[in-house]
Amino acid sequence: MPDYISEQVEHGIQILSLNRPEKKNAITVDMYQALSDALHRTELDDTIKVTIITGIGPDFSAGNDIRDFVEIAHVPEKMASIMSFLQTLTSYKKPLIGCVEGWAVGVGATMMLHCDMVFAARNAQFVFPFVQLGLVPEAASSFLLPRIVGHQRAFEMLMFGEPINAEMAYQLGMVNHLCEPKEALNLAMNYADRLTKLPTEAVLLSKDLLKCRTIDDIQMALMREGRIFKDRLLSDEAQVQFKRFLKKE
Ligand SMILES: CC(C)(COP(=O)(O)OP(=O)(O)OC[C@H]1O[C@@H](n2cnc3c(N)ncnc32)[C@H](O)[C@@H]1OP(=O)(O)O)[C@@H](O)C(=O)NCCC(=O)NCCSC(=O)/C=C1/CC=CC=CO1
Repeated sequence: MPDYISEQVEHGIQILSLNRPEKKNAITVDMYQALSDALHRTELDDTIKVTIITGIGPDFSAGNDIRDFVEIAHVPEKMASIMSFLQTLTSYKKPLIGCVEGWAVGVGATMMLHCDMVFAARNAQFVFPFVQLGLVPEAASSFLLPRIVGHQRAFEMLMFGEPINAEMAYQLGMVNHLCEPKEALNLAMNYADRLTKLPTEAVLLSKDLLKCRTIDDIQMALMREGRIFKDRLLSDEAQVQFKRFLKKE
């Protein structure tokens, strides 16, 4: 596993950590691949009951690596790796817990919409900056976000890309519980531990029952967004924004 993703397993709990704090845990294609591989292995490992996704350092993730975006636009296989990770996330059978401190931007925020429980520190900020970047929503967020927060709130979040603070995210139902900074992983571990002590098959069947009515819609949204997103990466609107970020204008 590349250094930028670290994996620990403790008492039936897998902790997958984005580990690139010097770049705010921005996610590269290799990191998506490592996450996919880890989740696939866990699906086959009966000793692991719950997965936590978190970030090392003060932030969860600044989303997709913007330098990578410039390259992905010209290399279709790279986009395929991202899509493959998102498919894996969508169809993951075991309980998945998201744990957010600081920034959760782009896919760092939309990944949370796939989690079964989300814990956030009071300093967490969720941002969906797709339109501002000349892009469109991804990770089935065009379907999941309005289901969680309602169409009007989702529209505002997706159009303006303004940070949603932890308290607001909690009130809107995007987060289960809030905690003090640096405490999110402890809180997530506490709930993960409680999940490992529940009857395993009942947990898995219950998650499946909760998800089975929407899985087709989620997959369809993912594919539809993916097709448009790929074209948007090459658009002048997006290229200008990527260059602006990379030049720190
Ligand atoms: C608001 C920020 C998250 C944090 O701001 P700040 O605290 O001032 O920190 P910075 O100085 O900006 O960042 C520190 C270093 O990290 C580098 N960095 C930050 N974000 C990224 C990134 N996304 N890609 C690459 N590098 C990044 C930054 O350049 C600094 O490096 P140096 O110290 O070497 O200069 C702020 O950082 C910010 O706004 N970041 C960009 C957020 C963003 O727009 N992300 C993309 C979201 S879109 C997305 O995720 C979409 C998809 C699409 C489809 C499918 C799946 C995936 O994702």
